[in-house]
Amino acid sequence: MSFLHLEGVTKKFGGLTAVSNINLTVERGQIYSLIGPNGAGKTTLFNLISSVLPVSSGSITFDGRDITRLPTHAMAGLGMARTFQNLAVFKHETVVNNILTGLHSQLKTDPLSAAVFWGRARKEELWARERAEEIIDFLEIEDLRNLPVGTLSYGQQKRVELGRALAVNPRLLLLDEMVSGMNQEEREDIGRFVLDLKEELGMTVLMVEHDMGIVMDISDRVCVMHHGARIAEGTPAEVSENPDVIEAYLGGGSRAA
Ligand SMILES: Nc1ncnc2c1ncn2[C@@H]1O[C@H](COP(=O)(O)OP(=O)(O)OP(=O)(O)O)[C@@H](O)[C@H]1O
Repeated sequence: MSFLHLEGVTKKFGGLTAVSNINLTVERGQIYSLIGPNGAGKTTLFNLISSVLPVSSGSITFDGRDITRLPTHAMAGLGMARTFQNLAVFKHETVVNNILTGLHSQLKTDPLSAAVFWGRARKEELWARERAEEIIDFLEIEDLRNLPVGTLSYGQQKRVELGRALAVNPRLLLLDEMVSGMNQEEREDIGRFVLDLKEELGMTVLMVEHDMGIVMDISDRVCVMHHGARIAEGTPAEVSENPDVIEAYLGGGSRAA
């Protein structure tokens, strides 16, 4: 059974079809990239998968469950987390507090019962702090843990955002243009972390990415979109040699190299 499967997924905004009849299958443990020129429909497709937007038609299944019409807040409970094109961090809070906030959605004890069953609340808090430290170690941001996120470089802030997404211990991680705005070293670091997520933690990663170096280096499979439609799918080597893909990029004036 496929881990994530999209069947005929379509999204219309009035007269514009932003995503047109997309079929896509991501297997467990894969790094899967969605690429395509600007305006191809990649972010819209991401928003459909994570229920930020409702589909116009088609279906989405995740780990055997139909998630087509589930509300956004149900996604973390199912084991899905995502990052956004714009930074989703609390700039005045420290690194550790940002990651702890991501973790609190997983805790069972609400503030009222925490007052009554303080033993359980305390155990949960200790667990959350331990988990936050594991994530901080994994992302190699130990030195930054007590700094307000707003004082960090853009690349470091993106790493914290990734930490917040990892806090819910996702089985499927959606990364939306993680490396845009980063320098080469920061890009390579993120590429390495994503590969480690797959290889060390067995996580499945679906990413929208314009950086072809990263896409080609770490993806197991790539889906290419153009004008809302899927024009190619395959290994990085297969899609990069596909004449329709070459034409879409050369004719489309994309950001991709
Ligand atoms: N909320 C919306 N209302 C109307 N049109 C929208 C909306 N969101 C996206 N679109 C349109 O849908 C099309 C696909 O946009 P989308 O942002 O999904 O493309 P993309 O491939 O992610 O582009 P980019 O690489 O530039 O981020 C575009 O023509 C865009 O203008």
